[in-house]
Amino acid sequence: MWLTYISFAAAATIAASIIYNLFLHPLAGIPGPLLARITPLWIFCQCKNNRRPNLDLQLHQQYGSVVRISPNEVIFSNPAYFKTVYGAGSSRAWGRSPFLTVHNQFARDYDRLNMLLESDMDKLRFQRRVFGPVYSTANARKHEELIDNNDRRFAARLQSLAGQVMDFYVELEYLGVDIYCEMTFGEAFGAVERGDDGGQMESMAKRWSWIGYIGFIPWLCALQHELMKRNVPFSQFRCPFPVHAVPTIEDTITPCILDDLQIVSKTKSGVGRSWATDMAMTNIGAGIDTTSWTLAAVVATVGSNPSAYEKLQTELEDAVKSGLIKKNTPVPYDATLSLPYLQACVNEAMRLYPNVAVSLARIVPQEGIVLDGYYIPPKYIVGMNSKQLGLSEEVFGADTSSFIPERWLEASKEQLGEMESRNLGFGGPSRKCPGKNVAWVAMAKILAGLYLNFEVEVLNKLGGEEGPGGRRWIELGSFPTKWEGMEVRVQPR
Ligand code: HEM
Repeated sequence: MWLTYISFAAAATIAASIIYNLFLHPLAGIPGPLLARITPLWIFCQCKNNRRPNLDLQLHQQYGSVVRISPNEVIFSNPAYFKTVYGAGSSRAWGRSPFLTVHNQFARDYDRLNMLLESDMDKLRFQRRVFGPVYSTANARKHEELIDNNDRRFAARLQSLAGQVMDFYVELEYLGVDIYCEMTFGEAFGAVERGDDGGQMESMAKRWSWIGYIGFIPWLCALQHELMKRNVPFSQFRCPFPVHAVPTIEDTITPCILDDLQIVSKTKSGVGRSWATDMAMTNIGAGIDTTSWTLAAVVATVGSNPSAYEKLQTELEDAVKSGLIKKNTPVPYDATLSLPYLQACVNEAMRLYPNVAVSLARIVPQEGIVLDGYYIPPKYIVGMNSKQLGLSEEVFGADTSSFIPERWLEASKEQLGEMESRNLGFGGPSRKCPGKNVAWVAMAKILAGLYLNFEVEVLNKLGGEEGPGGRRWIELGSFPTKWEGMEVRVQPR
């Protein structure tokens, strides 16, 4: 009998929630897939099945510029609202959605730091201010030698694999692991030399994938965190470089970013006890995937555009002739600043293939917002997908679905300013990625060395047939995007 009452009550609650979400909810008038308007389980399942990378683009094509992807969340595609939601100074009003902040297990512990997930804006601003200089271009250049070591190891590995078909994304992940490990802790992990990262990237991918869907149901995530505290193994994530192995300033042999972070900790008042090591772990968690992917995006786009490939090589050959750079020698970062076509290729690849190709979701502040005629009240979630923004002709000019590095070189000063400021590749101005400079220094050096010393041939097409190595190149992901099966062959030049 009780079971019947309970079943009836449950059915009535579900029916009432469906009716409310479809007809009475403040976002009821916004188009979107039927199930998405009823329950967050729809977007949860899309992401759980790794379908996020192109989902938002398809939804905008089908439903228009404002789409309801979950009962309380919409995505928008009109860049006119970019400055309001992401502009400099908007971070205090437009908080990050619980999709990310719910993962912050350190939220109530001042001594711990997780900048990516932080929702306390005063703490975030202080963290960013004190550690900002460590992540400046000048400081990254101070550690250039650590990138050079990896450039040499990578070149040696490519020499040894010359003529063979490689899953190049995997090779770039090994490289990412070593670069960030050496820059952060002063010692490479050894993934490039071994051709094996001991499953670290796979485990990190699982963790990111989990974050990318569980965050849509924050209470479920909070419950998981509670249970994980009691050692219930809900995710298979293993910290790639266990914190107990993090060296202290006294025992690091090579000066590295951890030393810089420790110096800040010891010299600035107000810095939490574990901030330096927590920030060092952020280099690993937030830097490897994103940088490896962006390197792969450049190789993919340049490799499928013969004219861009030729121009890039001509630029590098001219730089050799003028004495700016030397073959088989790591390219100094300063020299990459005189390689405008290379820099344009990175910008253009990031426009078409940003790694974080999801809506960067924000909570609507007190005043609400009107998006293309739809009023979104306070506390609901809105966001824009950087891949969608990259297609905006208003911001990036004509033919945005094609890879045209020249758009970054031929734009007027004013247009270039717009392209750089209305851009989500490294996040919006209000919460810009602090690792951008470090990542850029590493990427520019690695790419210059790669195209200077090797012919790089991309052998299959994303979403197309199997390559000669028998792999299909597919794209998947729920938060950072991943590629599998990108086949490349290199030959020394
Ligand atoms: C090519 C490499 C990278 C890409 C494409 C990238 C991309 C991004 C993006 C899109 C965001 C904005 C997320 C949002 O607003 O919701 C972001 C934020 C962030 N990134 Fe990166 N990132 C890269 C490298 C790094 C590195 C090396 C670090 C190491 C410190 C890092 C740490 C962070 C942190 C802590 C945030 C949060 C900042 C805040 O909320 O104030 N990233 N990144």
